[in-house]
Amino acid sequence: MIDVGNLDIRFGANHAVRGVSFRVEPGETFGLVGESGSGKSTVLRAIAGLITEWSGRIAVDGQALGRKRDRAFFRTVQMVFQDPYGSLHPRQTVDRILSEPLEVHGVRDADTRIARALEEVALPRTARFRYPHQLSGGQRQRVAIARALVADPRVLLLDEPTSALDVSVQAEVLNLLADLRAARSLTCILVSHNLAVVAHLCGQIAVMQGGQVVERLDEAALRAGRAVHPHTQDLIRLSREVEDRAT
Ligand SMILES: Nc1ncnc2c1ncn2[C@@H]1O[C@H](COP(=O)(O)OP(=O)(O)OP(=O)(O)O)[C@@H](O)[C@H]1O
Repeated sequence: MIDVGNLDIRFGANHAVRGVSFRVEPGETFGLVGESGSGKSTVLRAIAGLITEWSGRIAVDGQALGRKRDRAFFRTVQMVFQDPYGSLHPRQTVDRILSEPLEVHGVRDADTRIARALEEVALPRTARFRYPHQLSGGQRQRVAIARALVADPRVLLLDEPTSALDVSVQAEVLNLLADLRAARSLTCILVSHNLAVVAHLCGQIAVMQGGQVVERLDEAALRAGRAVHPHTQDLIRLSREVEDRAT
């Protein structure tokens, strides 16, 4: 469903992504992990069409993509960002926020679709006429997820979707994403520095460092700590320390 080949991205002298390649099969969730600055978000943003200066291959559903994306692309591929507060318009009600993608893509039955999307992300009906600041952080991220899903995409790109949330609601939102992905047969890429989050959602994982993929492993290997590369071992040790501190 997603095919990235030899992706290369530079920001001036900063060679942020160096020859990254991976494939994601339909219905799978692929994880990109790595330390801060390793290039994971940049890969995701290039796939989403938010970065236009890149070289290599990006194909979705067998179609090679250019630098500019057309409207049909955004019907197929949607993104959820880390900070729901920053990604939702503060002066728009949830109803307006969810109406917009439907208008852009000329989708009918907006009323029914918005009600269904809110139900899918388990928001109360009353949330529809609220503004983002009237909702909790977890509820705002549910609105961002509903907005991404309202026009029925097939691919969901998730950039640290739970990192900005209170620890107490992170698991809820992760479980919601796991349920939605199964119910809608979505193909996903998840970027996170949190290995526990990645192991929870992803079958295949690529570990990035310095703009390159340094190791690939599956979820079972990650859980068992069967990593070869020192950077992956560091990430595993760090995430265990964080977990130990939390318990
Ligand atoms: N728009 C941009 N302009 C210039 N440099 C950028 C831009 N976006 C990212 N970079 C640089 O590219 C490199 C990779 O950044 P990126 O955000 O992809 O890393 P990351 O692994 O996602 O880290 P984090 O988890 O902190 O977001 C960094 O050196 C960063 O400073």
